[in-house]
Amino acid sequence: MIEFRNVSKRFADGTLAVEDFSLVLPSHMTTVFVGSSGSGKTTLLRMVNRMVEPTSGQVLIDDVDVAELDRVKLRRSIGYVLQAGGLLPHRRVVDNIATVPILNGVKRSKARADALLLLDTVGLDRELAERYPSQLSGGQQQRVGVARALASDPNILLMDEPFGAVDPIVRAELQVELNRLHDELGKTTVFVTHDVSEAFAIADQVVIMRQGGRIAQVGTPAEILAAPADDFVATFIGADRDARRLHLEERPDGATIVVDGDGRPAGLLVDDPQGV
Ligand SMILES: Nc1ncnc2c1ncn2[C@@H]1O[C@H](COP(=O)(O)OP(=O)(O)OP(=O)(O)O)[C@@H](O)[C@H]1O
Repeated sequence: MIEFRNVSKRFADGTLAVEDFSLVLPSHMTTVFVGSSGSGKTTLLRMVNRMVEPTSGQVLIDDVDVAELDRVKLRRSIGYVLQAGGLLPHRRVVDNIATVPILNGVKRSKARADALLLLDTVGLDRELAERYPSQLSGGQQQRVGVARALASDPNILLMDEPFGAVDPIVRAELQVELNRLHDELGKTTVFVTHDVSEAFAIADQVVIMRQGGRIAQVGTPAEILAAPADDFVATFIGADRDARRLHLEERPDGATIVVDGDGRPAGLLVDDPQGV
């Protein structure tokens, strides 16, 4: 469980990025922060692994204040996936994935063997192991980024707009894949996105953010869609996709899909992964 307790962040130039933010992110769940640019999503995410230190308040992991933990060990114990993949361009895929385990003291041969297994886990062909990142597609690079984040078997996975740079079709595939991985591995996941339909497709808990790191609404996708807290939320979830209102529809196989105002599916709510 991750807990933000009355957290504020004022940067050195005076910008108040987050103000008195409190929230519990339950273990083994995916919590998605969604909101417009500058609403403090990345700042909050980076407080979990102490890449940003709060000005006041606490961030706790399983009731331990992260401020009391060794920063380097903490960072290596938490998976982190960035928009650009964050891969090291001069290292082969297999070495990118094996880097953190080797830093953590795992033998090189074992770390490389584990890296191949992780390629399987994220649905990539092992033949890609010897390539360099630039020799992969954007979607493949993101999968390697996820494999690398999983390499130290972290309990927590932080994902900052991880699918922002890939085209919509690949992005939808990666969302489905992430749901599968989540069902399989049960990591406590914190995910940042601008995209409401992406948030609804992958979240157990959605946090809609206003400017200044303030919460507009927290709830399951179904709760938020059924009862937006106010006009801001209603506009945000409707206006984000060309004013096409999102709503839920039950499919014949029992799964629930998010559908836009033109009747096009915008995402999937997965209760029963076998049913997908
Ligand atoms: N190092 C910094 N120094 C000063 N201000 C900062 C710094 N980092 C972020 N900010 C400011 O804090 C606010 C929140 O930024 P943050 O990156 O958390 O927002 P975000 O919701 O993740 O935005 P985006 O979706 O554009 O990534 C913004 O006003 C931003 O300009």
